[in-house]
Amino acid sequence: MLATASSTEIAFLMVALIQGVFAIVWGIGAYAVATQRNAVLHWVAWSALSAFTWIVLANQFQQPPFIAVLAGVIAVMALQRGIRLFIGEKPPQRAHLVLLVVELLALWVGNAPESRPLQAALNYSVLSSLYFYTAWDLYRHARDRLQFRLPVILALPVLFGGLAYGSRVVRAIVDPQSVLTQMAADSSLNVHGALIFVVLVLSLHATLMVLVVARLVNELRRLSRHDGLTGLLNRRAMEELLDAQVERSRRAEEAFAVMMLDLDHFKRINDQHGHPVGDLALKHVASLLAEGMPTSASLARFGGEEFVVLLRGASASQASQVAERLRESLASRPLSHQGNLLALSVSIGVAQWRGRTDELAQLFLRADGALFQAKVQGRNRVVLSIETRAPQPAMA
Ligand SMILES: Nc1nc2c(ncn2[C@@H]2O[C@H](COP(=O)(O)OP(=O)(O)OP(=O)(O)O)[C@@H](O)[C@H]2O)c(=O)[nH]1
Repeated sequence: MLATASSTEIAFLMVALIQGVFAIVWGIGAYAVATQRNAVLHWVAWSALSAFTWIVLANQFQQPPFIAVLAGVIAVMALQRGIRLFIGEKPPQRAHLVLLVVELLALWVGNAPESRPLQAALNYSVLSSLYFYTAWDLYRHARDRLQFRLPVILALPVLFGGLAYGSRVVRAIVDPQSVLTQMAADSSLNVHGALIFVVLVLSLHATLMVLVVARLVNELRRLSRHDGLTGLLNRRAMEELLDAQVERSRRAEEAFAVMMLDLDHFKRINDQHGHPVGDLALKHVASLLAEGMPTSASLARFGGEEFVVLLRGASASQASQVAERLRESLASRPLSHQGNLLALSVSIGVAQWRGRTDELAQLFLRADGALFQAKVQGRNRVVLSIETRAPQPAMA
């Protein structure tokens, strides 16, 4: 059959084959990756509908049937809906409805020779609008959520699709005769169009894969920086923040302080009520601490029942005030469990960065020493490191 096929038929069937293969690939992906299944199923629909369109067009490009043209448009809508769902946004229902109406108008205009250029112009306008709109979605996502240095990169293939169809709209308007003759024939316009589409769909699938990989990388990064029980930053993330803060403070002489918080007699909660209740208490404490945290501060679960707070720009007395507020908040809001109120309290050691010559390890030793003093003095209290209170080198 292929031996007798025209160049246009072969080119169109090639696009259909690629889209068919990717429909299967995304179908397998949808079942392999349980999350985002709905979004990925939209990409299956896009690939499958697009494959269907190109198979029908390969056989009837002289008089493209209504159903194939419509399927082509719905395919691109499915692509955009899938992308929107994947990035956690609502699909653009109203815009799609408007574009569908324009597409139906194109079909109503009909493909008789005198109306074919107008129909083509309307059809290509719908397709190019969909591609431009999707490019904008991808650009925003790359810029705001993925924080790509060059966000336009992610949108390039779709932008290219918008431009390719946009140029066809212009052509249908300024040179309707060529549309009429070339689209209906085994022409270079059709073959080039199909080849461009091969590049377009391959780069579109690559774009979708970048989206999937970027999400997995972000998720892994998030998991590696957060504590599984409380959702707070973990020790590693806090150490990174502190290292960066020391660098900034050495460079810009920015003040900062750290707080070490340790729950009092936490072992008793575990012993008396069981480990699961101990876990609930840790979550309760984490949410109270997070609630009372100034916006410029970072909070981490450092290990076990110990938490660390980095207070940027805070003086020793400001840090002590924040610590006192947190202590009070915890002491006054016990954990409610099965009708019982479990009292919780925390001891807090505070130490301030003493300027350029200070070391993080020393700062931690001071905060730990202050925490130890808080425990020794009877718990449920805040102690400011003695060295912090001693005369300090000048600080901005
Ligand atoms: N439920 C639960 N308990 C934990 C977790 N991590 C550490 N612990 C418990 O925290 C308790 C800490 O006990 P200790 O270090 O003796 O301290 P404490 O009882 O709080 O006494 P002080 O710190 O001296 O006031 C131990 O019983 C640990 O098993 C956790 O993730 N979940």
